Amino acid sequence: MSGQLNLGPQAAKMEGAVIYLFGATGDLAKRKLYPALFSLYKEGKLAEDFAVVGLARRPRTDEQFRADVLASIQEFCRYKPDDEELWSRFEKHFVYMSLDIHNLEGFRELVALTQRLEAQFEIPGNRLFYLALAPELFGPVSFNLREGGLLETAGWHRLVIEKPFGYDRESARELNEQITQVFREEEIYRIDHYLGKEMVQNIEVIRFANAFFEPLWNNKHIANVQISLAETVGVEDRGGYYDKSGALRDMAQNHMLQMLAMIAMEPPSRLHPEDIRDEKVKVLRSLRPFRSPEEVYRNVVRGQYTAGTLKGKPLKGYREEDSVDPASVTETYFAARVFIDNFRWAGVPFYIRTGKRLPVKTTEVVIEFKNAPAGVLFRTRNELAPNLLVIRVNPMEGIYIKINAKKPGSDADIQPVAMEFCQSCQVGLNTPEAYETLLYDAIRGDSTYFTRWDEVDHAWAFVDPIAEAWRLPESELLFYPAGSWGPERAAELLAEDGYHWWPVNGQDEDNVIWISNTK
Ligand SMILES: NC(=O)C1=CN([C@@H]2O[C@H](COP(=O)(O)OP(=O)(O)OC[C@H]3O[C@@H](n4cnc5c(N)ncnc54)[C@H](OP(=O)(O)O)[C@@H]3O)[C@@H](O)[C@H]2O)C=CC1
Ligand SMILES: O=C1O[C@H](COP(=O)(O)O)[C@@H](O)[C@H](O)[C@H]1O
Repeated sequence: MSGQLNLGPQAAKMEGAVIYLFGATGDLAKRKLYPALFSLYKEGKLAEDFAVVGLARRPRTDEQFRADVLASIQEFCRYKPDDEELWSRFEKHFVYMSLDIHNLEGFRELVALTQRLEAQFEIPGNRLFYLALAPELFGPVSFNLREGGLLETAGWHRLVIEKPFGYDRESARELNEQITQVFREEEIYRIDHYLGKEMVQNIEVIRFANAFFEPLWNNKHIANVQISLAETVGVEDRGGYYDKSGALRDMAQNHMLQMLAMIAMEPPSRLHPEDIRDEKVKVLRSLRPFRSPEEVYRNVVRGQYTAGTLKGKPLKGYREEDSVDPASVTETYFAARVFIDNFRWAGVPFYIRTGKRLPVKTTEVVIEFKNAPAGVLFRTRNELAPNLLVIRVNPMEGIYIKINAKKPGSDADIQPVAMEFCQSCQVGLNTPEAYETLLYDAIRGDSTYFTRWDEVDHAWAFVDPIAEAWRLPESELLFYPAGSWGPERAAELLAEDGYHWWPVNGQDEDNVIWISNTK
């Protein structure tokens, strides 16, 4: 069943496996991975033939570990563990082993534990290694998995790794070189959790299952594309990591470019993982590179938040955040004008932006269509707004299209009308979490929504010149107050081309009539 679009219940059931969770005491495991496993179990997607081995250095008994897992599910899972019988069946699958990943002997002990679990839960030798660890540990873990004998098994083995995949192209290549000494590319599942989001996966369906979008999906009909990943949060307790990363590496190199690739790719000939990923990598390869620092300064905006207010609450500036250098020049805001040099997209600007401490939490894609010809028919008497297709990814999920229609009762006055399918209003905010979908896919061996090495490599090739230009003394860091929409320069980028950022988060101009399953 590998390679099918994840369309829900008809998807394949997974084979039993031992899931090794390296970083079992960490933040990601607690907030995302245990809740994802419980949701899969509750929905019957995980049967009884699985075991989870939590691995980290600090000591824990199995009982303590299960209590930690329960606490995490109570706090973060969309299902509550209130069915005692279900919970007691579920928790039996969890065991903990204290292991420093540099200790090879510990990996040999893990083989013995694995054999016991495989016999107990009738697991046919399949092994999934999930590395919720700092990236510098990916190589050493891979080597010790091999040296310790964990890969000598009759079933499959897969490696799931977290971002960031490297700091630049060179370090990403070194990292890849290390893990591919042990695992084949098809055994490596590189997580980009945006690809697990319901509406990001829906982009393919919207584009390729509707006859009226695809014929318009090109530079003849589309004026520009806008991708916004806005966050209200600051760096929270991740200042140490973020200050070395910044918005470019944390969000743009991965999530933003992946979304852009999904919007821009050619229709794959089949819905197989490699066909889809082949098309995405062609887009990444066609991104017009910034060839000089001046090109970067003309097309890219680099911002950092200062103290401000959000919903009346005072907020500190980035440089005052915990574990952040008080003189930091790390960007918390990134915007760019990007071109894809292929026949379909020649001349169409893609405007992408992301930032922390913006006024709303939202991820949206706006496709702005070219306007009706000027000077004829209705444009002689009316200001016609361009048609829009808006894909709302997160946290509200849905799509809407904006068209022009006659104002009822008038001669030919025209008003914009937005027609919305609000998916969240239909099914609530209870769609599967991205991690749930991706864990399920990894266990089933469906790599469609994981990033292949060549995608990562090309994304770094695009990002590296930006980071290099920003290291030069003439590079300007712009400041914006927390709670604002970022530096003014981001609006100018679009204004230079005669466009503006469309309002996101369902906020819109007053004159728009909404037809929606909410409003
Ligand atoms: N947290 C998040 O929201 C996100 C995280 N990520 C990525 O996921 C990965 C994990 O992040 P996160 O959970 O936040 O990190 P944490 O710092 O919270 O957790 C790190 C984990 O690694 C374990 N660990 C550290 N060193 C060793 C070692 N030598 N041997 C064995 N275990 C070790 C720690 O346990 P112990 O100290 O007990 O050994 C802990 O369980 C990172 O790559 C991060 O970039 C990606 C996206 C989002
Ligand atoms: O990968 C990351 O994503 C989150 C935003 O994810 P979302 O699903 O909440 O939109 C971001 O806050 C974090 O800095 C970054 O590492």
